[in-house]
Amino acid sequence: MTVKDILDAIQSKDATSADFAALPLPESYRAITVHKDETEMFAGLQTRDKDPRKSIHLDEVPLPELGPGEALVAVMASSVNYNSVWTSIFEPLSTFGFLERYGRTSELAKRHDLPYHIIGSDLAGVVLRTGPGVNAWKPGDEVVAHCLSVELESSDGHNDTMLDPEQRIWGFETNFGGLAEIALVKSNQLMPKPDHLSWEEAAAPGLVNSTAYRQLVSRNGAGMKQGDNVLIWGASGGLGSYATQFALAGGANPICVVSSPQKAEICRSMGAEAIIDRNAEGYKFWKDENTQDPKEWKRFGKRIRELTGGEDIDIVFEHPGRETFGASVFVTRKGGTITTCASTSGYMHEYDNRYLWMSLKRIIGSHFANYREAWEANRLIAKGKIHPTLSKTYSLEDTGQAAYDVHRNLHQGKVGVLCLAPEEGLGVRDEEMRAKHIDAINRFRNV
Ligand SMILES: C/C=C/C(=O)SCCNC(=O)CCNC(=O)[C@H](O)C(C)(C)COP(=O)(O)OP(=O)(O)OC[C@H]1O[C@@H](n2cnc3c(N)ncnc32)[C@H](O)[C@@H]1OP(=O)(O)O
Ligand SMILES: NC(=O)C1=CN([C@@H]2O[C@H](COP(=O)(O)OP(=O)(O)OC[C@H]3O[C@@H](n4cnc5c(N)ncnc54)[C@H](OP(=O)(O)O)[C@@H]3O)[C@@H](O)[C@H]2O)C=CC1
Repeated sequence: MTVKDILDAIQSKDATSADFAALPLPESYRAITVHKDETEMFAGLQTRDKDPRKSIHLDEVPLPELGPGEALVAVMASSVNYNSVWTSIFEPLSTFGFLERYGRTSELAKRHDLPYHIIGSDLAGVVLRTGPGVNAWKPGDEVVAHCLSVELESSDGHNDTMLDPEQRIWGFETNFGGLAEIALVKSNQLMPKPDHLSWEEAAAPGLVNSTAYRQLVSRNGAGMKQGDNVLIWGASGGLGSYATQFALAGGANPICVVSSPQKAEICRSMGAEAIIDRNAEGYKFWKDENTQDPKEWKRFGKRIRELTGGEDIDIVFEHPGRETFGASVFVTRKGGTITTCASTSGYMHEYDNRYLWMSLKRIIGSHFANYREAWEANRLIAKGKIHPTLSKTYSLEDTGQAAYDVHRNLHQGKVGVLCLAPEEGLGVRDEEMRAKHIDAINRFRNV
């Protein structure tokens, strides 16, 4: 039995759930990995010079054992997220530490602590097998997976699955991720695949769409409302391309920051009007490595006021971190919110706290999304209210190049990876709905 037989079953229109359940599973499959014995390979290099093409491998790996509450999924397509870039450059720390720590928690979790890490936190595919106790999904179901892995065993409880003490990001803090021909997930990560999208389009939004939804829309994040001025850094990037859509769809006013005329054009094509090209306008928030320049914060704020008719920012959608955080705090209006989920340019932030406390601003930390938020974000995709921002698709063999492009900021929106899918465009079930949204679905492809 090989993965080719699985693909034949997926592509056969007549295959039933019973047919999928009867398919013998292969003993091994191809997966994108990083290797534990290479974690020092970039020692001494600057972050920018660490090249994911050197650390990312395509290996034949054994099929993991299927445990209670879990599912094995044939992955048709996945996507590259920035967390896979972090894993591949072993920053801010090696993810093998996460696997080792997880492995200590239970007999079942020990499987994850291996000398290789199968990465990837998105997938669209077909359920192959479910473990004991799984009733909601069956072999043959077409699914996407969100990347929240929780144990829900903590007796003191919580009302937000992101607060679980054993909360992990699948494919980053656990093994057997989505950049592979087969993935192992907890079955409660699964959600229905949107019918009007191809495999690679369906796989692309997952992680970033859910994260942007919590960070910007959910009451656990900024709780955006109609009319809010929302400053969106990297507005055509992975997170930003969804934040921009949420702002527009929710009646807010996105102020999109980008770094090229091409990216500005993408934001315009999504419907944004207020756009700042940070390169063209030459903002330099740091005079040197240790000194910020408040004059530059003011110049940036003045430009925002020009674009908003004199108003300041209600919500900053932050993720670049050290380089921009001082400016983000400054330009926020009295009582406004800075919501942050990352620190791409450095995690030791510096800002002038007088502008925070005197103007009663709030900083909110946000991370991925709870089950409900991930579901709501996927539902908006399925209803055609929010669209994938896929710009380019790579083969599994070229995942290293895809991660390199994301690391070097050479990409737009999201980049996809074909895993089992032999070509792009497959898996669409609702052509009529697709036709209605085709321009929006293709928006990022045409740049
Ligand atoms: C969905 C996609 C998401 C993304 O893309 S996010 C971007 C990528 N992700 C990242 O960059 C984050 C990667 N993760 C990390 O960098 C680390 O993961 C953290 C910094 C978040 C945590 O660090 P750690 O070393 O894992 O654990 P500690 O919590 O710092 O624990 C160290 C020791 O400190 C103790 N400690 C923790 N809190 C307290 C406290 N409040 N008072 C006293 N001690 C504390 C602990 O117990 C422990 O101790 P003991 O070393 O002895 O075991
Ligand atoms: N906590 C969580 O749950 C999540 C965290 N993340 C993290 O968020 C970060 C961004 O992820 P994602 O959006 O997918 O990545 P992308 O690279 O797709 O997009 C980020 C965009 O941010 C802009 N940017 C990058 N560096 C800077 C800088 N120094 N100053 C200003 N703008 C900058 C760039 O846009 P431009 O050049 O046009 O300005 C870039 O395209 C990563 O660190 C990632 O790990 C991502 C998802 C979930």
